[in-house]
Amino acid sequence: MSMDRLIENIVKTQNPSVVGLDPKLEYVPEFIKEKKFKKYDRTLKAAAKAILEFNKCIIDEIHDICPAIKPQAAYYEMYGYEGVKTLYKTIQYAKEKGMFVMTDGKRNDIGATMEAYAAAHLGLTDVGGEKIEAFGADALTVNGYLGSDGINPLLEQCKLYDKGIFVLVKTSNKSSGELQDLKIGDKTVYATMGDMCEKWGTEVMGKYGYSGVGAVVGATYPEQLAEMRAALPHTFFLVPGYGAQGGGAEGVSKGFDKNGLGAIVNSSRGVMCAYKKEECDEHDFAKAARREVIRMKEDIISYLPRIAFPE
Ligand SMILES: O=C(O)c1cc(=O)[nH]c(=O)n1[C@@H]1O[C@H](COP(=O)(O)O)[C@@H](O)[C@H]1O
Repeated sequence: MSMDRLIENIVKTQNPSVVGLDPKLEYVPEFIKEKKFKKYDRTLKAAAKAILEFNKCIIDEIHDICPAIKPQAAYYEMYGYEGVKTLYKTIQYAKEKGMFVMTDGKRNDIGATMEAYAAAHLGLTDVGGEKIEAFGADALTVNGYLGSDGINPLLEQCKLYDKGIFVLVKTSNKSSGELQDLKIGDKTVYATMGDMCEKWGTEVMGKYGYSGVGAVVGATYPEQLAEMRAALPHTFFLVPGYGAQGGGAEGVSKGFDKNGLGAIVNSSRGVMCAYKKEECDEHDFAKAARREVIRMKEDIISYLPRIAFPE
């Protein structure tokens, strides 16, 4: 089960965090951009090639200390088909290095269309009987607000190809409460969505007590993290919002279980732009990313009892 592979990577690296690769061109050091502009002019191709080099350098520096990456599709789509090619190559490169890859697509649609998303990102695409991997991530972020018929096609691919999904439950943004905190009877919308994740997850249980259906719960809402951890014992959390959005280590610790498992904390800008914050030589950007990954890991695990497989 895919969440088992993620947990094994977390225990191996003793690091419950994921690096978000959301690479706007402005985050890429000038020396890389200049090189690509010289070769390809100021084109989408140059941007996509610069981003690929940036990503690969970061992956080279962090793959031994970080269990996973989370490329957000929007930052690749922004550079057109060349950008989408870079997304594919980034996923493949990280997987070759043993990292778990969660594509952040926040996909959602009716069942028939979700079948297409599921084939694209998690399963295989049928080309005249030939089954081909299109993107090949280990997991995908999705929006469950269309209900079960939007999620079932993903579960099918999860079962067939050992993949996972992370469903939006309580998002990290400021206005998330406008809808998600409303009550249906005596239960909030986000808690109701959390219950649905537990239910969907029963079809894809893993060996460490967590299912292939995870939930996104923002680092900016520690109380809700604690509430959801208690309510959803089999649901693994993706926790974005640490660092750049103001979430801190003590707050995110509420999303973990007694073994220091059950959650993985994302930081994107914090790691990608660490060299800017440090004001170090831009040639040192990947080493600065590594330093930030180590700092973030130490920060988070200082609030956890341990990180170990359940006894
Ligand atoms: O699904 C997500 O990853 C996500 C959900 C959420 O509630 N909040 C959130 O920030 N994210 C994503 O997590 C990343 C956060 O980036 P930084 O704020 O730069 O660390 C971005 O890729 C967001 O799209």
